[in-house]
Amino acid sequence: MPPDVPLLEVEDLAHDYGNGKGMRGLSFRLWPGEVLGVVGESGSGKTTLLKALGGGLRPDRGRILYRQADGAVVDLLILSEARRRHLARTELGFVHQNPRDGLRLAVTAGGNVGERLMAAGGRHYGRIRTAALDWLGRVEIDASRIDDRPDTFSGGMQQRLQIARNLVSGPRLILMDEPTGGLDVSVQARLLDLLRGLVADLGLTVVIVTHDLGVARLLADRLMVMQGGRVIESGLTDQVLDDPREPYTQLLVSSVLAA
Ligand SMILES: Nc1ncnc2c1ncn2[C@@H]1O[C@H](COP(=O)(O)OP(=O)(O)OP(=O)(O)O)[C@@H](O)[C@H]1O
Repeated sequence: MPPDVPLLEVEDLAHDYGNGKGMRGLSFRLWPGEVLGVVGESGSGKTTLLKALGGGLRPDRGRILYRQADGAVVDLLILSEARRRHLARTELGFVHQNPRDGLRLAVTAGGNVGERLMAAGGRHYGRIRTAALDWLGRVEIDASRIDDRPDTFSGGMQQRLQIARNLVSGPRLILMDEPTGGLDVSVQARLLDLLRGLVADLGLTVVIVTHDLGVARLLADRLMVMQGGRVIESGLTDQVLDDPREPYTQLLVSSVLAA
């Protein structure tokens, strides 16, 4: 049974880039421990939604109600910039498709992970390094690489490091933008396996944008299907993928099956 209060409640979110494109009428709830997949073809508005949730875009209208760790519910869209940044540091995670957008390439792997803990208030060097080592292990990066810079890592390793950097501080909400995109198929499979384990072990609450229905099937409890900036279908993942109601979703599913 889900807890009675959602972690996130999005109401009638809309944004127009000035060319009639963007997103509109988006409303949904996200419960603690739930993974929500957002799927749809390129240009359907997935990234626009994720940017609005992550603070990278201020939408024209709507509300994003977020229940903070202290229980208070705040509208992220009217929060002061300072409070929003504090929340982003302490409670939110954002995994970018390109790990280079989420890592500091001039800082060591251990530094990338430790920095996030310091930003969340950690001060004890020994404990921070121990936590960084622990997290490198969890994302299958050898401890001997702790003092190496991520630009010496493969794409898959960089992505695993970005995940460690995000999860080390125990964020309450994690936003992921095509986390397995841009990687070789075998590397994708390993990363997906790792993500699935972390989601299950830690009970993470995630909004994941992907155009890969295989990723959605494996990770998401619920799916929202977007087309032309709107949600056209939503429901439990198996329900949506095995018995799609909308012709567009049927096409999306059958094009994957045919591929
Ligand atoms: N900065 C912008 N200025 C103008 N139009 C934009 C801008 N960013 C996105 N759009 C348009 O808004 C619509 C939604 O884009 P969005 O990037 O959210 O889609 P998406 O589903 O994430 O696509 P993709 O899978 O390719 O990332 C698209 O038609 C896109 O061309």
